[in-house]
Amino acid sequence: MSNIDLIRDSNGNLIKVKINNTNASAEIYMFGATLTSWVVNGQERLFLSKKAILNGTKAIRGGIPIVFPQFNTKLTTDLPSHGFARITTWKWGGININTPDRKEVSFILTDKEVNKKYLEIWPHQFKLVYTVLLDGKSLSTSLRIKNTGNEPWLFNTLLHTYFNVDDLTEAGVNGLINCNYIDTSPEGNGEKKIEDRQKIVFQKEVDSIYYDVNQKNFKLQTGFKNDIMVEKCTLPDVVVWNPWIEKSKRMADFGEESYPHMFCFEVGSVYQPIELDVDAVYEGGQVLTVV
Ligand SMILES: O=P(O)(O)OC[C@H]1O[C@H](O)[C@H](O)[C@@H](O)[C@@H]1O
Repeated sequence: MSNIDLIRDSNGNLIKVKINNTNASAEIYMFGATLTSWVVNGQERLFLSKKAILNGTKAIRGGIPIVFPQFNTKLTTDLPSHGFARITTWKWGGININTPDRKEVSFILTDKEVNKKYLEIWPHQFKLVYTVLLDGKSLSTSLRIKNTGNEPWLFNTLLHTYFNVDDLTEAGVNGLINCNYIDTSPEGNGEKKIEDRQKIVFQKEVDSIYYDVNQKNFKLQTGFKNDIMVEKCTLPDVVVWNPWIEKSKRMADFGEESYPHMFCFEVGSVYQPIELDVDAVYEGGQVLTVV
C-alpha cells in the first residue's frame, strides 16, 4: 500500500508518521523527529534497540536521532549531551509530495517548543525544518536551520544514523581513506590520525570523528545482500561509531547484545561549531540508497 498515515494517541495527539511508497516505507516519531524505521524490499535497514524508550522520556536509541545545537558536550556541559532537538516533540510540517513512488513530509522545531530550562543556557531563537523524502529505494533526510533571532549564534548538528547490521564481521565503511580524524575510542585517546584503510571494520570499540571530509559518497556494507550508498550533502564531518562490549553495558536502553547488530555512520558538523548570522540559513543532509 502506498500512502501516508498519521498515527495518533487516544487524545488525538500525533505520535508518529508512516510513509510508504511502492518498494519502501519509513516511520518518524514526533518526539525528536526521530526516524526509527526504513524498510526497503521487506528488509529493515536501520537499527532500533529492542530496549529503546519510545514514550518521550529519553532520546530514542536507534534510527536517526537529530543532534542540535551541540554534539556531545562541545558547546557546554550544562545542555544535555547531543542537545535538545532529539528530546523535544516537534511540530508536524505536513505533506510536500505524495505520488506512488515519492513521499515527502516535514517536521518543524522552533525555540517555542523547547523546554525553557535549556533556553536559559542556550538563549537563542531558531527554526529547524526537517524534511524526509522516500524516493524509490532512496531515503533523503535534510535539515534547514534558520537563525530567527537578533544576534548570531553557534551550533553543531548531526544525523546520528544507526544502521542495521546482519553480520558485523562483514560490515564496513568505505570512502573515508586519507581523511583526518580524531580517535575518541578509549584506545585512541583523542589522538589525531589519518585514515589509511579502504574499508573501516568493527573489531573493537570505534568512535572516530572525521573532519573536513571532502568526499561526498560512501559505501556501507552491513552484511545484508545489498549495500547502502550514503551521499553527504553540505555537512563537513562524519562520525563512525560502534560501542562494542564495555560501553554497551553502560547504556541501559541498548544492552550488550546489541552491538553486533549495528554501527552508526553519522553526517554532520561537529568538529568546529558553525556561526549562523541573523536571518541566515544553513542546510545539510544525506541521501541513503540501497543499491
Ligand atoms: O548515548 P548517546 O548520548 O546517544 O551517544 C551515543 C554516541 O554518539 C556519538 O556517536 C559519539 O561519538 C559517541 O561517543 C556516543 O557514545
